[in-house]
Amino acid sequence: MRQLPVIALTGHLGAGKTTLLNRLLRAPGARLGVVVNDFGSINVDAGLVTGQVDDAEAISGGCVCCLPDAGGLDEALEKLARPRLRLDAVIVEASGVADPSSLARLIRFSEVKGVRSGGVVDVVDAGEHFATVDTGVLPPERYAAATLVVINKIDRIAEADRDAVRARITGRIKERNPRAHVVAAERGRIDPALVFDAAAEESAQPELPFAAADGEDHAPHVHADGVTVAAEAPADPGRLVDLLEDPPEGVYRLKGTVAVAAGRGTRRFAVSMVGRQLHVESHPQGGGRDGLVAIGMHLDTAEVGRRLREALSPAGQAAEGDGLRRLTRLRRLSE
Ligand SMILES: Nc1nc2c(ncn2[C@@H]2O[C@H](COP(=O)(O)OP(=O)(O)OP(=O)(O)O)[C@@H](O)[C@H]2O)c(=O)[nH]1
Repeated sequence: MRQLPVIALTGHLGAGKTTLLNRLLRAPGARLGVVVNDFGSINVDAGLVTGQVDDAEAISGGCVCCLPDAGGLDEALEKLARPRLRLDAVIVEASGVADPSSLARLIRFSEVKGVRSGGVVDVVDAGEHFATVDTGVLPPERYAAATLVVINKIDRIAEADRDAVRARITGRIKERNPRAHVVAAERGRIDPALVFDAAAEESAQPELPFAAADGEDHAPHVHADGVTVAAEAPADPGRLVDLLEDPPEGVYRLKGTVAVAAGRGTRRFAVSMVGRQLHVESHPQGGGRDGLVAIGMHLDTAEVGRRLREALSPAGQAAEGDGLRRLTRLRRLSE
């Protein structure tokens, strides 16, 4: 069964979490579940919220919402993980005062079957960053949990200073968390491909008139780069692990299914990496082509392609035993 990614959306009061959430909900064809602490206090665009999870039968696309009581996150995830909802992802919007690490832990160690952590997206206000982090209002430790940090409200910085401010904030984040992926944005305009896969086919029309009625500007975001490499034959598990343990520079997400040589036969695995969170599971044989997709901003696509091809190169005569042991160890760590 496909594991449903659960993404934590965190950020200080007013940084732009809800603005970003509304952007993601508008991604064509996306079927998102949203969990909010306190429905009354957030301002998800009314037109985007199609219903509470209990009347989800009526939902043909878009978003279903859920409100956990205090501490009821697992209960909410239990509801949203129901296969009949066919969700692409669940986003948990934390209140502005929530500690990102605690929320990340709640998701990571959730007992709910069929869900996995899909990363922590932390929204930072470009204009307020130094006034909050440097004055102790926000502890810089908060960055430790983030997989993707969005430096939002970049429009509030004079154009001439933007690059410098962005570099300073990025430096501060990386001091705490060298592997965090950092993007700058205005009004939460990031490429949804960084956050989740929408199941919609290219030609599918959104089933809800999301973009049509809201009257907002729809200036395009900067697109993320994606590099796809198909597997031609069972791969060497050791080379796959080498890639997973040391992904190419700038790659934020990496996913796919790969058959690897195992003794005289093959075994198939699904891999999914977000930031430094890695998830490896056994995958049934047959159905669909194997390969890997890497996603990130401003990727060196030639180099990323080379690394993916190297990881997928057909297994030779070399002993695969050690590689397979390393891969199954990663799978066990994901359980
Ligand atoms: N100038 C500017 N304003 C923004 C941007 N993003 C959001 N805002 C505004 O900032 C305010 C706060 O945005 P929200 O999305 O509600 O922030 P939040 O983090 O959800 O806020 P809380 O739920 O109160 O923690 C709103 O008035 C937004 O319109 C941006 O990129 N630039």
